[in-house]
Amino acid sequence: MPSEPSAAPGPLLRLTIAGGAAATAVVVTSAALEFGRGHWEAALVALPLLVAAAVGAKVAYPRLLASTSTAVGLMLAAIATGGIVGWAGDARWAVGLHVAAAASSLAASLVALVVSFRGERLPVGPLRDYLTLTKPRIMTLLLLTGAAGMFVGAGGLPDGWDFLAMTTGLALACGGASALNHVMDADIDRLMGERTAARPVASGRMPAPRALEFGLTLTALSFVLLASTVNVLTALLALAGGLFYVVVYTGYLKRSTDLNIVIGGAAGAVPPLVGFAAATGSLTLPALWLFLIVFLWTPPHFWALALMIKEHYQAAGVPMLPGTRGDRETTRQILLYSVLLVAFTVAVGWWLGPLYTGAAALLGAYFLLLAWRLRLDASRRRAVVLFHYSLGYLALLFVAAAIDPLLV
Ligand code: HEM
Ligand SMILES: CC(C)=CCC/C(C)=C/CC/C(C)=C/COP(=O)(O)OP(=O)(O)O
Repeated sequence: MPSEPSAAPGPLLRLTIAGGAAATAVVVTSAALEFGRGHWEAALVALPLLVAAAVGAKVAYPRLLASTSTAVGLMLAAIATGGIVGWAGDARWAVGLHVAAAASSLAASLVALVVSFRGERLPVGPLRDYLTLTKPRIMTLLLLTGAAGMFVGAGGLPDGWDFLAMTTGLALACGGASALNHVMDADIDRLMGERTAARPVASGRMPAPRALEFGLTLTALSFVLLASTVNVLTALLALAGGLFYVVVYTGYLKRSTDLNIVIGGAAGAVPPLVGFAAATGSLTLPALWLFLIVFLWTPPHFWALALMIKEHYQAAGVPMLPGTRGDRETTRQILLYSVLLVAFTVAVGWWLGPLYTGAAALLGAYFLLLAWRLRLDASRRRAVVLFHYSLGYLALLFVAAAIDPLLV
């Protein structure tokens, strides 16, 4: 992370620390009054904000590391001793430890807030670049699959407020993860041609710490919003999807194996689980089917594109199938995954309904035709057609799954 040791955190990280300190103050004052529901909810708000600040400090602002990590450690201690309070039947010693931990966490977070105002200010960067960091076009399809997951979970129209909260929380999680991906991939994005070299961090327009703070803040806000207004399972799933994309796919798989997108594709398949859990508070078979549909769809979706920009990945030393195994093998694998995808989507029609099954068969037949044509002739034109069709295919298939319970 190219950060000057003397640089000050940006306004977003400062706000995150201030939010964490404010929520910790609520934890402490509500403890002084009574141990009610608001007390635990405030802790659920404080913890993700403090963790985001500590991660930001670890990566970019060493000066903030001691205070933020102390605040996190003490908040965890307060949560653990809170459990002991319940177990020990409100014994005075346990209550004392619990309150002391929460109050010390508040003190540490206030110290962090003061320290966050010290140092040289880096530029903030244009607003449009922040939007670019969230990969908005990809996010649209991720949100659509999440929304469909919620309709399937609800067996029809979900509650309007829950739907709004779920889509906002999921958008924050996807946008935050994508921003962190921009930070971690800046070195290779610079080498991969126009599509990626002009990105805010890769091009040098935006200082990496600004994008890091943005990604961490969105991720923490997503957890806070989903946990406090939807349910904790939904918040954990969105967090897990984002972490998998950032830590496992971006941080490790992408640069180390040509199975990167097969395994990493699991991250992009999490949104339907988020939507389903938001509607039901649990995960059952239909949620797993939706997850697996996106999982099987990802390889043909991405490899069709990778065939067109193979040289870009090779220039950056990123092992993608067309570069490591050649175009012939890639088209073979695309066809193989397409057959699996279409067979699977039709097979799960038993759970997802007749309208959905009809759509899966019709849309799938054309998917297979395009994959077969690409197999016969691995031309750029045929790869472009399959790539674009893959986007419309997934969108329509998930719309069909969402409206099936409404119409049939
Ligand atoms: C590991 C999994 C995936 C990889 C490696 C991947 C890769 C890519 C790449 C490199 C692009 C071109 C983006 C650009 O123009 O800059 C793209 C486009 C796109 N992807 Fe994926 N993708 C994956 C999974 C997904 C998932 C799960 C979704 C949504 C459900 C998705 C939705 C889209 C959309 C909507 C576009 C078109 C964006 C545009 O028009 O610019 N992708 N994908
Ligand atoms: C629930 C939740 C938050 C899940 C995370 C979902 C998520 C952000 C998936 C992203 C999939 C994607 C854009 C891959 C692009 O790969 P790449 O980054 O290699 O593409 P690039 O070459 O364009 O950088």
